[in-house]
Amino acid sequence: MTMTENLEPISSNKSFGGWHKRYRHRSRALDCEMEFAIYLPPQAETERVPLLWWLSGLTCTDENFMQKAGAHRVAAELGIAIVCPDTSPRGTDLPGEHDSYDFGSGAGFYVNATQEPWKQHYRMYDYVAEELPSVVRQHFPLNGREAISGHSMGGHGALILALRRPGHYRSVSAFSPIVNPSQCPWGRKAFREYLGDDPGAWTQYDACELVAKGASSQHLFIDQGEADQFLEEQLRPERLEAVCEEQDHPLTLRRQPGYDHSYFFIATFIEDHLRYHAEHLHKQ
Ligand SMILES: N[C@@H](CCC(=O)N[C@@H](CSC=O)C(=O)NCC(=O)O)C(=O)O
Repeated sequence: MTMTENLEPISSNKSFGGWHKRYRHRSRALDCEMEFAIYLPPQAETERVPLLWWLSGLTCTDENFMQKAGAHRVAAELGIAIVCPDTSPRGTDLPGEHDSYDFGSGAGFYVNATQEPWKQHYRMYDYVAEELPSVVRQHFPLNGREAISGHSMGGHGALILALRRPGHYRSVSAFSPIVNPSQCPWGRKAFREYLGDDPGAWTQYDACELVAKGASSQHLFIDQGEADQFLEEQLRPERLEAVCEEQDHPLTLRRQPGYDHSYFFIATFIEDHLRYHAEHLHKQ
């Protein structure tokens, strides 16, 4: 039996003929109250529309992308809904949870934690793969076709979800993703705390490792700014490029001169990503 989930409306704003709406709900996967945002294009008034998942990066909520990326105009033209989940459980106040920008609140890393005290709440993989999709399917006019994208930690989330769920998303793209979290400071810090000391448990959440294992043949479309302040220490797209070449895995990696890690970069190229996803989402 499927239970209908209750959604508490937070806000609603008309945007480019469609609607940007925010909701609160009780998450069973995360055992806390969560907020999320959806953009419904004008076409959703009369028909079921396809859905793009957007996963945000460290320190973000559901609001950063919706307010800064400038995605609504093109999503309205293309008839695509966009859902932005939050980036971690909220309101839990676990010890140390709010002490740093790259771990705990705002930094769920899209994994299911196995370690205390995180494992009761930090199950963002299940939340984004299963629970929130079931909630939005119940409440909004969606046609079942889905794509996924994200930025930085959210780019990592988009890549691992697509690689682990072959055939589920019609397309995947990412901006400045953390492609090899097991081997960079952000990822190692988070994975050690959430998943324990054994790096063997980390590989299921690492895009480079998943491609190396031949997890899926999904084409990966990535934009990376060459002036990104996190490029050398955290992001290292050349590692994904190398493993994709070894495995003959389809990858389009665009290096964009002069662009940094910010939402100015995302806003510049989001139209390309939306049109790429629309091609796959509208294909018969
Ligand atoms: N120290 C900075 C780092 C935070 C930051 O740059 N966050 C990015 C994502 S980084 C990888 O996941 C971001 O999207 N920030 C939100 C925004 O609206 O720009 C800090 O604490 O600011």
